[in-house]
Amino acid sequence: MTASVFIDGGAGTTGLEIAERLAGRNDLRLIRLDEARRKDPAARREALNDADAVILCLPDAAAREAVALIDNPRTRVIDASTAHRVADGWTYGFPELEPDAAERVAAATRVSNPGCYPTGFLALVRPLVRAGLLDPATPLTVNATSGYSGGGKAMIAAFEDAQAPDATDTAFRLYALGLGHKHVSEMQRHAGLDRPPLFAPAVARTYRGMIVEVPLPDAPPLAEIRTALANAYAGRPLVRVASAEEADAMGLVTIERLAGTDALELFAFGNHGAGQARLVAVLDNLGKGAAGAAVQNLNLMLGLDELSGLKL
Ligand SMILES: NC(=O)C1=CN([C@@H]2O[C@H](COP(=O)(O)OP(=O)(O)OC[C@H]3O[C@@H](n4cnc5c(N)ncnc54)[C@H](OP(=O)(O)O)[C@@H]3O)[C@@H](O)[C@H]2O)C=CC1
Ligand SMILES: CC(=O)N[C@@H](CCC(=O)OP(=O)(O)O)C(=O)O
Repeated sequence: MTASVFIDGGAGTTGLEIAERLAGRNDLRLIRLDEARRKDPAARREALNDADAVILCLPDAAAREAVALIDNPRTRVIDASTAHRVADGWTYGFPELEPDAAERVAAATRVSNPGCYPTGFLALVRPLVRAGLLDPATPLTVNATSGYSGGGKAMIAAFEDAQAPDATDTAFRLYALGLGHKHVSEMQRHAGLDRPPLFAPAVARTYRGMIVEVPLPDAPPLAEIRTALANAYAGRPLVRVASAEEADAMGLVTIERLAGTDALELFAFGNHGAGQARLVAVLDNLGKGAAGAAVQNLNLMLGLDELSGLKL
């Protein structure tokens, strides 16, 4: 039987990216609302309850409202917003993060898609905590840069439209200077850390792409970090861990490296013997950071090929 899927918020940045990945698939049928009805609660209620699976690509408050509109036990939900990432009763939708995570996603009815920055941070840090290489009490810093599509339609307009209310011509800017970014609790919880990491995000004048860096001034041996990461993601095609030879030979990492893909690349850089390391994750904020992850979770939940529609 062909499963029906409704994307609530389908006219937004993430929603359109998901629809693009689902286009042409004959194992799924998309339920669509026209422009006049896409924000109408009655029309949304009907679509949310008709669908076998819904993907919420909405601001947090609207995502909570959408969940409340579902009044049948059958519809399965993937929420791309921040609303449910540390909420009881929700499964964290990062199939590669723990050995049993893909099975848990496949069995869940409520799945919360990870944030784009947490995807990079957790992919680097969680295997090291699990392997005992990183003490959960270690104070960590996360330096990260996103393409401006990470801020959705409003930020895209700010960077592309000189007439937009908050138009900017900057090349690069820091934000979340009060250290209260909404992704911090998610990073701490799913990495298994005793204290919140210090998160220092930035936006660059490029549409899509992301670099997440965790510097370790007092690091375990580089070889042990690389082995722990390689072991954690063995057999997981969307997450690639650079070999020692590849990482040691690299002189630059660019934000565009994985733009337009749904993959995630992990590097441990450092100076052998210095006792320091730079852990680096590269992804597309709209790929493995949002739409790619949502489609991967959808595939798992519907028992379909996990990689269907995804761009490696
Ligand atoms: N952009 C990214 O890289 C990432 C985004 N996310 C998350 O995904 C979610 C969507 O983000 P993004 O696509 O960037 O945001 P956008 O602002 O681009 O899109 C949001 C869409 O939701 C629509 N919307 C708002 N309120 C309602 C409502 N009550 N009913 C129906 N539709 C509504 C908006 O309508 P209108 O078009 O009229 O404004 C818009 O089309 C957010 O929670 C975001 O945090 C997660 C990871 C990465
Ligand atoms: C560049 C930019 O502004 N990015 C957004 C995060 C985008 C994202 O990942 O949204 P979620 O919170 O749903 O994960 C921000 O920092 O708020």
